[in-house]
Amino acid sequence: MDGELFPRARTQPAPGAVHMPDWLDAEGQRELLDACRAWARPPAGLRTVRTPGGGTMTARQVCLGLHWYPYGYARTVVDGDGAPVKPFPEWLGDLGRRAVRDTLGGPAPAYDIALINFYDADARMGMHRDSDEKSDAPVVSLSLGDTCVFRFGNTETRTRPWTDVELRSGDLFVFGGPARLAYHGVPRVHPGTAPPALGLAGRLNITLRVSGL
Ligand SMILES: O=C(O)CCC(=O)C(=O)O
Ligand SMILES: [Fe+2]
Repeated sequence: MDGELFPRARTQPAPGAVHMPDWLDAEGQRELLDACRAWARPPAGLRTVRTPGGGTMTARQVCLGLHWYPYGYARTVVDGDGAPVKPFPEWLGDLGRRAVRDTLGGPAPAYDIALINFYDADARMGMHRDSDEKSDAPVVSLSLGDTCVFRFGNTETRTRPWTDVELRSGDLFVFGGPARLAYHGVPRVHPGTAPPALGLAGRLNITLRVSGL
């Protein structure tokens, strides 16, 4: 990033989990942001997710390919406007495969689901596992806009040990293999830290998954 004395290094917070800083360049970030803006529009656009306990998630969400709701997948927005979920574009699958090739390697996954989360300054995501899929293909996570603290834990409990990783605009995080079902969450977003040229206030996270459904 501008002003950094040394480039941030690639790290492996756990076996099977890789953080690759600055994976998307400025143009790649802008293209992905433009796509997110289109996906966020109704029908089947950005929505507030209600949990079965009566709460709401603070990060708002839009899905592609299959619609995720707590806790399963559907072809329509069953907990929203009822519209068919937007299609998962082929180019996004290509991006996911490139991400896996550049991090973990191994077989090229056939990504068919994206969850796009939008975080304003007060949004968070509690510790959880991505466990509604029937595939052990790696999850690919891309970040745009504001920097956040991404907490990557263990497969056994929501609690420590965990590693806090700073995810900035353009960063890639991939978790597969022994880390595929690790608990993770976003305890904090740092408002006003997005690259000014991107023109996004807040944070977007795009996660790609294979449904196996
Ligand atoms: O926003 C993030 O970085 C994580 C999102 C996430 O864990 C999810 O959508 O399941
Ligand atoms: Fe997740």
